Amino acid sequence: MSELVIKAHNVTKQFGDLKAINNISLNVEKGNIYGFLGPNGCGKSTAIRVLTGLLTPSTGQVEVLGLSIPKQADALRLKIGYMTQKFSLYEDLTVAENLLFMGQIYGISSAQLKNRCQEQMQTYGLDKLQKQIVGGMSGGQKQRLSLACATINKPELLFLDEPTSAVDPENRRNFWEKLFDLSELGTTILVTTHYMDEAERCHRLAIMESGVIRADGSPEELMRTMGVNIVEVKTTSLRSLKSKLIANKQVRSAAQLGVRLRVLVDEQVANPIEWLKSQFPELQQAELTLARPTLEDVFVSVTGASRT
Ligand SMILES: Nc1ncnc2c1ncn2[C@@H]1O[C@H](COP(=O)(O)OP(=O)(O)OP(=O)(O)O)[C@@H](O)[C@H]1O
Repeated sequence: MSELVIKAHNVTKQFGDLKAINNISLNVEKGNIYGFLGPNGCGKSTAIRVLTGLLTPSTGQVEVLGLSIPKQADALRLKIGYMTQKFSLYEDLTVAENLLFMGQIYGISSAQLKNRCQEQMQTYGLDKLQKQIVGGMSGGQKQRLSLACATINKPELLFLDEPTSAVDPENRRNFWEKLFDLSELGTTILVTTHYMDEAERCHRLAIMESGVIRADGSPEELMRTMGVNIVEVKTTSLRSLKSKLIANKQVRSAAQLGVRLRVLVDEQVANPIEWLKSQFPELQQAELTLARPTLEDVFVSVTGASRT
């Protein structure tokens, strides 16, 4: 197995009675982009804060870049980058000043820092904006600057907490191109998201719900092993049909997509199309086709989203 950059074993973080993360274990390989996928409040940010040593776990063991966390958190801080959910930029400073400031925090010498800032502005398309006050910049520009700040110290490991929630799809695509560049250079990245398309870009991901990791693997593995077949049903009266379908134990979920229902049927059912027609007579004349799985199907089949 390749080198593990993050090893977490049976980690729980409790706030009062709430287990924000509950007995989670994960291994992240060097150079991988590892995703935490899950809805608001499922514990993604708490997991990041524990892994970076900002929060002390209630129980469990954490080792990051060979350091025992939280004991060696101070040493870890110099080796990682962390882009928080709300861009932590200084809005009344310019682009160049933000980068300089971050570089100084990381202790980069002034002889090197000027060059490093220029390099980062070039890499992230900010060179024409270096004198621009951050407060007046667009969401996409702030996001690029946040990434430039988070990587000013050439971190071995980069934590990104919902980095693209404030930007449009084009900026999101460009942002991911930068992440793949970093990954190719050997940077390990842990990224949280609630977007399926973003999760699909990760080498490996953990699907989280209510503080628990419900499934983990590469997107392909997760889709291959989710234990359901997918049938798309095109017919009328989809709302009432959906209620009937999800009352059946073999149907894991039925989600409406325009004029179709996407039905996840337990893989124990040998011929799902024939089975659906036999169980639900109103489907005799309907159009039923087998469909390829998506990550969203995996998500609904492993979480409580399947019964809504
Ligand atoms: N410092 C804290 N004190 C008490 N409860 C907390 C604290 N931090 C987080 N929580 C709770 O823990 C749970 C998980 O929160 P967390 O922020 O980790 O989720 P998340 O998946 O990152 O969600 P979001 O995307 O909304 O940030 C939530 O119920 C939250 O209210």
